[in-house]
Amino acid sequence: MTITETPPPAHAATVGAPILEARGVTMRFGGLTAVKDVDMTVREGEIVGLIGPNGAGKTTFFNCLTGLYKPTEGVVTLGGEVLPPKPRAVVVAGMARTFQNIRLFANMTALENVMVGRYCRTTSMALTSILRGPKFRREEEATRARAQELLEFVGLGGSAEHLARNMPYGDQRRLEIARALATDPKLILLDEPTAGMNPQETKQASDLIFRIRDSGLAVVVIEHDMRFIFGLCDRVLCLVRGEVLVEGTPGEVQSDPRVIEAYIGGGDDDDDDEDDSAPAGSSDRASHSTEEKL
Ligand SMILES: Nc1ncnc2c1ncn2[C@@H]1O[C@H](COP(=O)(O)OP(=O)(O)OP(=O)(O)O)[C@@H](O)[C@H]1O
Repeated sequence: MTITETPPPAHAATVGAPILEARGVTMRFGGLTAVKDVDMTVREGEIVGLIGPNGAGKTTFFNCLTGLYKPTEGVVTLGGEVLPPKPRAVVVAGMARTFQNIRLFANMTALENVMVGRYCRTTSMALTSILRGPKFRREEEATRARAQELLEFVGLGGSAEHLARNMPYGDQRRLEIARALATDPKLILLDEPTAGMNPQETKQASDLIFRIRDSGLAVVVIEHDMRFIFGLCDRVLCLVRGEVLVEGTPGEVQSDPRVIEAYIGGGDDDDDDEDDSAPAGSSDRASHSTEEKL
């Protein structure tokens, strides 16, 4: 285990008011309680980590926050407003996310993928778009320019015309982040942003997340790579069997014997069949089991 050897994180200069508040979030699937009474507050300018063994409920919790699931119980607010459990409404309210298994439009270019993210902020109506009138053309031009700017921000400025499906795996992950940023979020949720990445790509991902935070966004990150998470986050929550086991600074969490025990004991899912031989560009590299990184 390397979790005691992480460098101190570059903390936010200022952590502001609460932006996201989840209270008593519970998600049951039949007899299984995947998330149980979870509270989480994320403040402006903060990077918060969500860790926990396989099957702990991290992605289910993200799905509850982003409207993919309607929580069985609990409430989620963004900027003080209660979020309806509808993904589009959540994006419009200012929360964007990426997925554990990359979900790009494979046959579209990188630029087009980012432009799609931007459309939730454009106002051209269907008829204007069909007629391609001046308002549509102006908006389309602005959307294209913003998309290019975001590609440059994530380090993909030279890949605008590349088809998403032909891009290297690490670039696809960065492209997903650019598409999420195109929605102009106040908060971004990243589900295993370094899964399947090599150490150099992981370092680049960490630098990118700091730059996202420095641009004024709050960030919540799910990760299995402890070195990455403890070097990145201001605060970390450890979920085990759907419940918050420990919450604290990286120093507090990484030295808590309950966290170490939770990982050594394993989660609900003993699936440790990570396939290191998975080809570059395969979403299968976003494997669940990354215990060797602990
Ligand atoms: N749609 C669903 N229907 C039924 N059970 C589900 C569903 N989604 C998740 N689960 C179960 O809920 C539990 C939590 O799963 P979840 O994927 O949220 O865990 P996780 O912490 O994200 O795991 P990992 O780190 O492996 O991605 C697991 O037991 C899982 O099998």
